[in-house]
Amino acid sequence: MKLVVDANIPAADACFGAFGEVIKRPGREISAEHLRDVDALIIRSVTPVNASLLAESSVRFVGTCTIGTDHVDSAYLAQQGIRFANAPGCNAEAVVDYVLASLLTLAERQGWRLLDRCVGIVGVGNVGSRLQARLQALGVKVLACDPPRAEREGVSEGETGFASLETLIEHCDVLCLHTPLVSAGPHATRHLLNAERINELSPGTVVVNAGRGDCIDGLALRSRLAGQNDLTAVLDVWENEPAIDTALHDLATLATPHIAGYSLDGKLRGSLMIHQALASHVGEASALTLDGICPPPALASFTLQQALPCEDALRLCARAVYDVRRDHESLTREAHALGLAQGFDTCRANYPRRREFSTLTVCLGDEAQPLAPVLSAAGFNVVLA
Ligand SMILES: NC(=O)C1=CN([C@@H]2O[C@H](COP(=O)(O)OP(=O)(O)OC[C@H]3O[C@@H](n4cnc5c(N)ncnc54)[C@H](O)[C@@H]3O)[C@@H](O)[C@H]2O)C=CC1
Ligand SMILES: O=C(O)C(=O)[C@H](O)COP(=O)(O)O
Repeated sequence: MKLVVDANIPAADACFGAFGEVIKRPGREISAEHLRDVDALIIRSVTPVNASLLAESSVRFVGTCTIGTDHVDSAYLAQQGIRFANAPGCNAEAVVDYVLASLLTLAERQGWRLLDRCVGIVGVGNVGSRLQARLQALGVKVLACDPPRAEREGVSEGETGFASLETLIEHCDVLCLHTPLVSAGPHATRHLLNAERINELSPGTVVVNAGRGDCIDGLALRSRLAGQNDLTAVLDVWENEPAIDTALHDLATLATPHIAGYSLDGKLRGSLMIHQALASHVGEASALTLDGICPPPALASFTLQQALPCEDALRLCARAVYDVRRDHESLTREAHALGLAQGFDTCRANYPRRREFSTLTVCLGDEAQPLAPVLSAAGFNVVLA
């Protein structure tokens, strides 16, 4: 078997080498001519897969080591009998870490407490529901909006905690978007946050987008930020990546290059899930496990002796594992050096090894022991020293 694999996929040899010859190519450069005599295509989110890529190819399996599937014409694949797999939930914990790290950083800069905010979550699937669980465990008030889920589960607004987007806009201090990009249909998400809704946001609202860039009308957000300068934007995803809007980039308080899900754990889970799907496609058993491909974390544990205020302790532990300011600064730096589009992809290609909150064990000395519930709610392992 011959496989073309995105060069940005970690553990590609361990996960795909046993199936045959692995040819690595930058994801944005994979083209029809690379696929003529290829059996399997293993990608991430930057390779559009459609008839024009595959019509002349012999590809029978397409796997994307990502949650999102908007880059793949799955109807075309089904019609051609080409097996398709994605990796649901693989990096959901990493995205939640990103959101918590971002909110804790804003809280410190702007002088508020995360624990006092009301957070709206739009899209309560693998990412949104994990975010909801961690925030609620911390005692943060959460409003959740997911009309497709409400419909599937046969519930109406208010009945089980789902609310409308308008309700979230009216009541929330923070609005987090975790929707897939859906272009058509009753629950389309393209420009879900459109000019009208952006204008309805109360001054001071924090908008976080770690779903897909096109779920927000970037021009409308840019004009509210440039005109009134009364919102805070945390943007990980953008319209037209990597050639994103420079003005919007400059106006975002935290601007990162689509790396919310870029924990090593999340990426390796994605590779492993597609390895398993390919093994099942070719009828082979697989013995590969995450432990088999994932190294131990560089910082596995530390001891906290002091009875710090809750949010200071949360920030300290979060930054010991992942400091979102580093990603914001490296995009700014690379953009200066190389231009925004090239800087965007350079940051992604050279992304430093990042682990998830759950890989850190925090040992609490006597005085720090009251922090156990809050640290464990945020996703750290906690032991009493
Ligand atoms: N920035 C990043 O690095 C990452 C971004 N993502 C993006 O986040 C998206 C969500 O990921 P998951 O939660 O794992 O997907 P999921 O499929 O588990 O959940 C998506 C949820 O959004 C809901 N939804 C769909 N249309 C909606 C609408 N119009 N309004 C409100 N809710 C709506 C769905 O019903 C579903 O519950 C992915 O599709 C992907 O595009 C995912 C991982 C990493
Ligand atoms: O899983 C998803 O969906 C994502 O958005 C990925 O984290 C994106 O990863 P890349 O395709 O940008 O490497």
